[in-house]
Amino acid sequence: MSEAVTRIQVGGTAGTDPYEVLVGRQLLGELGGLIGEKAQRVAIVHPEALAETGDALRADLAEQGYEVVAVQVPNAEEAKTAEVAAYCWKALGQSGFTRTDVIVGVGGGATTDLAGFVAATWLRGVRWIAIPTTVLAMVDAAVGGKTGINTAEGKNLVGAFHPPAGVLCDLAALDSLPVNDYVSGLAEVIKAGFIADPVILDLIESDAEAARTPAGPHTAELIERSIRVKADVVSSDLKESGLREILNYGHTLGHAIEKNERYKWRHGAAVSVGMHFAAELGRLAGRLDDATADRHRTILEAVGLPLHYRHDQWPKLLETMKVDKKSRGNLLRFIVLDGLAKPTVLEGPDPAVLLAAYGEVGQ
Ligand SMILES: NC(=O)c1ccc[n+]([C@@H]2O[C@H](COP(=O)([O-])OP(=O)(O)OC[C@H]3O[C@@H](n4cnc5c(N)ncnc54)[C@H](O)[C@@H]3O)[C@@H](O)[C@H]2O)c1
Ligand SMILES: O=C(O)C(=O)C[C@@H](O)[C@H](O)[C@H](O)COP(=O)(O)O
Ligand SMILES: [Zn+2]
Repeated sequence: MSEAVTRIQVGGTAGTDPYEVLVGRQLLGELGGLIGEKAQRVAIVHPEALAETGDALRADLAEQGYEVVAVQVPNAEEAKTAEVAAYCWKALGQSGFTRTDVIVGVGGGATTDLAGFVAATWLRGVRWIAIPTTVLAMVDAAVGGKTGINTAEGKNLVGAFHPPAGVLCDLAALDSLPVNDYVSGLAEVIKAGFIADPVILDLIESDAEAARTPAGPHTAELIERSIRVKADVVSSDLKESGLREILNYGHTLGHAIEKNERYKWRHGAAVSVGMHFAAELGRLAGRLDDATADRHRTILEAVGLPLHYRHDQWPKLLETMKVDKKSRGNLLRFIVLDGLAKPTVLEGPDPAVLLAAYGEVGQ
């Protein structure tokens, strides 16, 4: 695929407003149009790591005549807390932020989740725009309108569905991303490959080492394909009444690991272990063929993602998984594969099968 700007539409069905995800370079010229003429104030929410980007955006928007409120938040998961959300609300309140004003979230998935949540809750919902700067945020977090924060009890337990007005994925942002964060984002790319678009897996396997950097030959195509998978799903099921659950592949155990690590692990790394677990669960439940299950190990390992977690933590992880958002009452529910690109729900698996699947993951 070329480096020209690609536009992917999301929503516009079932009463939802459509918006576009743009993928390319030098996209900031698009921001003014997305903010619109009604806004007087723009709040830029960005992490510490992107202080310079925040400053540059502030100067640019101020030059365009907006009153700019810059809200710097902590890096990574430390931003997804009630305290940081309250700090953002205070900044908005002190600036006189009204319903016609606009929030811009610039950063990784943690920042866009927080910025979207602040937008969903301020005055019961204001317009927001996402400028994702990690692979993970481009292909997943910034698209689809799931916004939220963590609590000590679990991942993303507080949140709202509040889609952005637009998403600008400037591939140049990826050049400054540490390799571990780049690779962590590949977990969601690989997820999209297993649940819906196996070409993604072929492209990564063709040169897994190159896939670990933005200079790889397939970067733009991998990102665009993954966005299309997400866009297709959320366009038909914004509020997760059914189909959208497939995007949770690998997340039931992944989120439990994140909580167990007090949110110090990167989301993508935890989801990688979670997908390994889901593959073994699918295999042991008699759903998934050996070749596809084994492919999880080889591809995740080839890009440098983890497959294993502490074996002695199973009882705690199981307790946490019981309050996963997909659970219904006491019924544990997992996304597994019936085959490549055939995601399905496995309800109430036999505890012995669960334990055996974890036996492949625990170390
Ligand atoms: N809402 C959703 O649908 C959805 C989907 C997937 C993941 N998520 C959430 O996304 C979060 C993970 O996002 P992530 O993997 O992007 O991690 P992240 O947001 O924690 O970012 C990782 C680190 O990279 C820094 N950073 C961001 N962009 C940078 C850049 N261009 N150059 C240098 N440093 C940069 C960040 O400040 C942070 O320190 C999790 O909280 C996860 O729950 C949400
Ligand atoms: O968009 C979705 O739906 C997803 O499940 C995508 C996941 O990658 C993402 O991590 C999401 O935030 C998880 O949602 P949650 O509802 O399980 O918290
Ligand atoms: Zn995820």
